[in-house]
Amino acid sequence: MNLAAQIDDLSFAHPGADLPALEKVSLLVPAGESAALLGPSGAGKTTLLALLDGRLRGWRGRVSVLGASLDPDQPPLRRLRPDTGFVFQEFALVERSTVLRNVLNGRLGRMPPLRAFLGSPTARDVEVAHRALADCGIADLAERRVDSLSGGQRQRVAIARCLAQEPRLILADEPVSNLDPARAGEILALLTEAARVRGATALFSSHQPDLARRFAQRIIGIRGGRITFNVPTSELNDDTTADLYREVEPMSGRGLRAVS
Ligand SMILES: Nc1ncnc2c1ncn2[C@@H]1O[C@H](COP(=O)(O)OP(=O)(O)OP(=O)(O)O)[C@@H](O)[C@H]1O
Repeated sequence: MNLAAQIDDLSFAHPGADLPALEKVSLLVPAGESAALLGPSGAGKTTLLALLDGRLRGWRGRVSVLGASLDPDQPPLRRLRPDTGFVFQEFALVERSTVLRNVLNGRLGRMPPLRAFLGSPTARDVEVAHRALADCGIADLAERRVDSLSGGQRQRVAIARCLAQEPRLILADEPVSNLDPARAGEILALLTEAARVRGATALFSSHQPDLARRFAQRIIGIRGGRITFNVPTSELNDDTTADLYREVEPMSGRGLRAVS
């Protein structure tokens, strides 16, 4: 099987935290699929996505992304970084800049360092950025400033910036958390279809199991820092999903106890 990510016996605690955010995680993410990461608040979704994005140090275990091993003590090599794109929950856009400029920022990792420093895109960079805008349905917003946009429009800009990077793996942290159900469906359709057309893998976290099931081919459950299931969407049953969100109450010592 061609894999976008392979994780073996991964554990990680945030600096200063008492408990690990991820514990003995082993996970295979097939390439070319859209997969949703479901789990209650604090389960470890953001931490897992940040780790796959190469932003965390000091973990234990083995992690490989798009065939290259990550080093727990070093950021990924510059030449490999653009292959993984990230859509942040809070968008992380430059508010006072235009939509097109923001989307062109997605090209920076693909430019030679001097060109990136000067912020001087090639004709191809501009062409790729315009295609990403068109694919996200916001070609008409190219010259608008980001601080004049709605939440749904910003989310499209954030996805367009990620697509302009031409990533082979798209990681998205709760990409529809700020949107009403109709808009949320549109954005997930957009994200998963853009990944499919490009032959890329998408892994997105979500608090909305029904939407995730509509748009992801694979559902991964995480709870208390541990993977509880990783199945094709067609094999996921309602009890498994309900179990993931069973209430938990703190035990006197370490860990959490499920409440039936
Ligand atoms: N910077 C940090 N420092 C210390 N602990 C952290 C930090 N970030 C997250 N944690 C802890 O790590 C655990 C996992 O958090 P994480 O944000 O990955 O969960 P999540 O599943 O994304 O939650 P949510 O759905 O609420 O966004 C939680 O116990 C959280 O409190």
